[in-house]
Amino acid sequence: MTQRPVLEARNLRLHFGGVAAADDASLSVASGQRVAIIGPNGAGKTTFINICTGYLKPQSGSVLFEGREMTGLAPRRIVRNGIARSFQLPQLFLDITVLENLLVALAAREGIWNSWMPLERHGKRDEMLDLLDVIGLTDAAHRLTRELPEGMRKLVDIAMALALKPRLIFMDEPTSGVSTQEKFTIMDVVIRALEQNATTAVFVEHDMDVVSRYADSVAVWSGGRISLTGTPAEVLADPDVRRNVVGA
Ligand SMILES: Nc1ncnc2c1ncn2[C@@H]1O[C@H](COP(=O)(O)OP(=O)(O)OP(=O)(O)O)[C@@H](O)[C@H]1O
Repeated sequence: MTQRPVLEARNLRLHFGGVAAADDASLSVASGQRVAIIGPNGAGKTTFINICTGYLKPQSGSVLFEGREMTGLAPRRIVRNGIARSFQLPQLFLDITVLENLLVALAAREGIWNSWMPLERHGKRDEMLDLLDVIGLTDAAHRLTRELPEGMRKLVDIAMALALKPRLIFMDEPTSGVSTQEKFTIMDVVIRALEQNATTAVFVEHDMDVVSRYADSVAVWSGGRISLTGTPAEVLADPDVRRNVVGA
């Protein structure tokens, strides 16, 4: 029996004036897969994530998660359904600690909007400290987020998404803005966390070494839609991809 995909994005369309940010974009993702989205600047990669996570509404098309319709739902409702995301530019509260950022994320998951303090008192703190341990940020737990270097902020942003216990996570350029060595460090701990919870992942990535090392499959974006899919080896051997994406 064929397993139903976790994510089915079908024929998504979103034009901004004459710009086709999504133009009949479709993608299916199987459970447990790690799918990399690659493509030149402006191809529509972030738009795709924004549509799937409720930050943008498509003009047509649909997003199904585990067979349920997500199209047009508000971001917080999509989170409650089991989809989380991280951002190209980390969306963190800089003047509180790393642990407190995670508690804020958790407050969102639990629907406690007025304060994260009750979570401190209800054992959630230990849950978040465990998560920080998995992603190697134990020593940073009580540091002010503002003081952290960019690579660690990226990890905190991803940890905030993981705190929501998603079954599917979208990560928009999880390794941008950091050194090559740091990229591997970030991805090693992220993949470990994903594997612990059997979380399916879709991530936008510009570094082809990261794609080759961590993706099960690759979707190439071009002009608001997918132009090619395959394994990293297949896709990165394609002459168009070598010319327009790798060499761009
Ligand atoms: N809210 C918006 N209003 C107008 N145009 C937009 C909006 N969001 C995206 N676009 C345009 O849609 C196109 C796709 O943008 P998008 O950010 O999805 O591309 P991308 O592949 O993620 O690019 P990059 O790799 O540079 O992040 C671009 O031409 C962009 O300028």
